[in-house]
Amino acid sequence: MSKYLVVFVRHGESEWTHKNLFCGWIDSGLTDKGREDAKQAGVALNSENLKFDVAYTSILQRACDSLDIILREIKQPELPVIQAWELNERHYGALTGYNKAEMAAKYGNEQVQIWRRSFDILPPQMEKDHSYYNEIHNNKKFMPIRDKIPQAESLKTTMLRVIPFWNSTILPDIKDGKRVLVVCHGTSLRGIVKHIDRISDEAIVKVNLPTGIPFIFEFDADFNPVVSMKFLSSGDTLKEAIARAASIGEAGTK
Ligand SMILES: O=C(O)[C@H](O)COP(=O)(O)O
Repeated sequence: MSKYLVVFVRHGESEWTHKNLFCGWIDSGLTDKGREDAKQAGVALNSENLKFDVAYTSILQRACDSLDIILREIKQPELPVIQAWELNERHYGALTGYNKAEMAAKYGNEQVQIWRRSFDILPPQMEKDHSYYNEIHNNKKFMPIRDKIPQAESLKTTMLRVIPFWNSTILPDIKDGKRVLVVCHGTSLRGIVKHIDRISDEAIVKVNLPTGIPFIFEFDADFNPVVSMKFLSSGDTLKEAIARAASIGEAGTK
């Protein structure tokens, strides 16, 4: 029987996702579609009458803004919110700012999918002369964690910051019986899902999380998952959203 519940949402479409650029730690805002994605996530939560005691998000704008929109839609704008850098998107290293389809044309689809989805292969590192180095390193939000800004992250190294935060901070809230909402990013969420469901390093390669569609985990008293990744959407809408998240997209837009 279910005793605990947590709901996850990947933020809505960002400006950089729309342009099909590797984004990572660039603090891209939401597009109009991204704001609508977040609103629809709230509508889906309302349809299940889900209310929360606390919400977690990253320190990146696209996740914080998605959470704000969701909280307004579910009429909980005053909900306590914890913003944590540990929930940030993976740092995409030297790939940051490059168009995914153009990189696929140059290096091949297979190589780009290895960079995007492999468990432990790091993208090339972002060095100081990279055109987006200063934008990331001068972002005031990152000042308190300046010495922790990575040069590149794989899913494996992203999990080295996400999972300790999950275990030390989010999980105790869930175990206290709080209803927890987590709004963050494709890779930080894939890390949490991999951890909870003990998905193998090989199988996680195929897991793609759609933007703006809430998904639920329920746990029994011993904290074994009894409901895993139950999406609040179904059929073609869900399939299309997952296919979009998996796709390398086209040069220009995704
Ligand atoms: O950082 C990014 O570019 C996106 O948030 C995730 O992109 P991906 O699906 O290519 O990992």
